[in-house]
Amino acid sequence: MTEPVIEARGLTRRFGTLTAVDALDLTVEPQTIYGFLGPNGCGKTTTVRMLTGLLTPSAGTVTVLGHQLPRDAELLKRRIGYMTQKFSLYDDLTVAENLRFVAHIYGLSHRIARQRISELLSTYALEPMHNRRAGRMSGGQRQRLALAAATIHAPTLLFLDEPTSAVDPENRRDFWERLFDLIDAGASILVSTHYMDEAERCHRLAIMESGHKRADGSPAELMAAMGAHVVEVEAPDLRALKQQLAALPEVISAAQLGSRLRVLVRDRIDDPINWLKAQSLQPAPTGLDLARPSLEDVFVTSTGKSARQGSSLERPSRADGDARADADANTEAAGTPDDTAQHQEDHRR
Ligand SMILES: Nc1ncnc2c1ncn2[C@@H]1O[C@H](COP(=O)(O)OP(=O)(O)OP(=O)(O)O)[C@@H](O)[C@H]1O
Repeated sequence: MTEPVIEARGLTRRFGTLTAVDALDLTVEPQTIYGFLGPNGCGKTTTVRMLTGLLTPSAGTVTVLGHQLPRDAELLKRRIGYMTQKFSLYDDLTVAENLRFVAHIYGLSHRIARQRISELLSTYALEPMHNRRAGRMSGGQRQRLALAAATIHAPTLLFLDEPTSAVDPENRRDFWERLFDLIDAGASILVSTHYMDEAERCHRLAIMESGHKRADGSPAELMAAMGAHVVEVEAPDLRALKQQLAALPEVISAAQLGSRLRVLVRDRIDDPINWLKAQSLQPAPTGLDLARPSLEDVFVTSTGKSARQGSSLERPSRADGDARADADANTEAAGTPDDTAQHQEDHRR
């Protein structure tokens, strides 16, 4: 069996009294994209910095590409690529100059550097602008240049920290196509994000909250093991209905989506439609339909109050619900953590 490219056990980082990452277990298999999903401050960057050897853990063990960290951090550096949250190239240098500079840092010979730069300019559609200063490029172009730079030394493992926070959905989609090209070519990728649509594209993902891993699995597994039914409710006065629903202990969240409420009902209720009908809601719903879970629903059920009441999502999940989740491959309408924060806020009200 092939060894995991990343294996972390009990990975912990404290900053004074704050535990930014708490006893994290993580396994990333080769040629997969592993997502790290969570809101600002949940510990994504701290984890990535420990996994790249840039930050020493307070506790725990980490092996990356067979190198034990932090001991072998220097050896690891040339085998990984790291694209940080901020655009880390030089605005005053041209596209080609930036790539030459990075090639030099990685110690590539002139011949290899020339060859790689020419390949990367073509792969990332940067040829027509190779003489343009990076500071004058669009968000999507800069992102492509940053990816080209992070892969100039053909790393086996790539770390991407919120790589598309500054690009529009079309460029984000294009960027992800390129990530799958890298996977096809043999690379493995760990990507941190707070976008649900990005997380849904990952082979496997962890949902993080306040330094803790709340869930781990493929998007389909997580959706199948969610522990809640999703019911879409139509009614004349959704705001009034929402408050009544949120007060029921069996309701995890009720969030308005246009002219419907998306209601998460704990799966200890066998028949959520009839159960909702029996709640004497005012006004009475005019429509009640079961819906497929989305990753955002998983996020809501595995974080916040719901998680503290016990989530099953950290355990390997059943395969029997895969069909239910697999059928929902459309990620374009997925929300952001701002939306999920709204979900949770909705629930508290
Ligand atoms: N060097 C540091 N010194 C003190 N506290 C830190 C340091 N680095 C991170 N933290 C704290 O650790 C917590 C986790 O931060 P981290 O940057 O890992 O989160 P994140 O999930 O990457 O957030 P974001 O999406 O905003 O980048 C935060 O509370 C942050 O303030």
